[in-house]
Amino acid sequence: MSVIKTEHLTYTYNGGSPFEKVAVDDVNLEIEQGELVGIIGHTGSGKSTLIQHFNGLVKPTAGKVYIDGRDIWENPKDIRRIRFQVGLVFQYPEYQLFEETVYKDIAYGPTNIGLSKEEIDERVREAAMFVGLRESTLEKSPFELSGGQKRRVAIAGVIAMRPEVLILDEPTAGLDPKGRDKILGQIKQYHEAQKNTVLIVSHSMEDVAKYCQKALVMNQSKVFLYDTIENVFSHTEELSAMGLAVPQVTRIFHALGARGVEVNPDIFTVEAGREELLKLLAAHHVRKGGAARA
Ligand SMILES: Nc1ncnc2c1ncn2[C@@H]1O[C@H](COP(=O)(O)OP(=O)(O)OP(=O)(O)O)[C@@H](O)[C@H]1O
Repeated sequence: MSVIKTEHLTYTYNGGSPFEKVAVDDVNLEIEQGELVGIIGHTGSGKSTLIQHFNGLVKPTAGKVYIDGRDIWENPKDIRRIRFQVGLVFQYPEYQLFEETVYKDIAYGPTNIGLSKEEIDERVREAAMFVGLRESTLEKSPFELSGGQKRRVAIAGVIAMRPEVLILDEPTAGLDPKGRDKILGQIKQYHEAQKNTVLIVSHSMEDVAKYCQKALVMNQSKVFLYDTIENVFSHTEELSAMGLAVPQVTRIFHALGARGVEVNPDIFTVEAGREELLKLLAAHHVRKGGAARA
């Protein structure tokens, strides 16, 4: 059974006014439990509005959202439960840190739902571990930390609620490449350890290719594609037309294929590209060696 399902999901901002804007338009989607999905699309394509429906933060103008098969708006009293089940990390979540210590910030949610001290402690340490924060960081003030560390504290605060689905809205925005890789690497490890569903909104096709199993492409408020990375990136031209360039390495391998070089054109990461080139060189070497012996 799919963990997230939508039927004709539609959301309109400022309906009935001159500023009316359909931000999510008739979206029908099924996301299976345990997937790691990258959500991509140019600015204003509806990514943030879409994901805010998955934990009931936004109520559809029309259509349905199901979590674990249940229509989340059937009984509005259930919405509180849905917010725990589906954890949402906003853009720049570090602006919401406010406690004196990192420990207290991560403990904020678990404390609010009335868990025991021991349970809170276990969750704080587990969440800190998932985002790669050292024990010694827990007693620091969040304001002493680097931008990347602060962001990881904020993400840990959501992980500490042990959500069944974790959704992150551009978790790497504004970070340098090192900070970006660290965060995405930790999220991937968390996903592998917990085997739960993780959705990451991203502007980077490279990052989605490197870290995710599937990609959901939004275009003009609609889902253009939801498929494996391989299948999504095979639509190179359509993606380029909507301003979404497939990773450079993929373009190089497609161009090599088009020039008759026998390579796998479905290469999405630099690491896979390196492997493929080494294979090509080895094959070339064997052919040359064979020819010399003959
Ligand atoms: N509060 C709002 N009031 C009116 N229109 C809004 C509001 N929030 C978003 N929109 C509009 O809805 C559309 C979708 O916005 P949304 O933020 O969901 O897109 P996005 O793909 O997440 O964009 P970005 O990549 O810039 O975060 C855009 O045209 C946006 O201008």
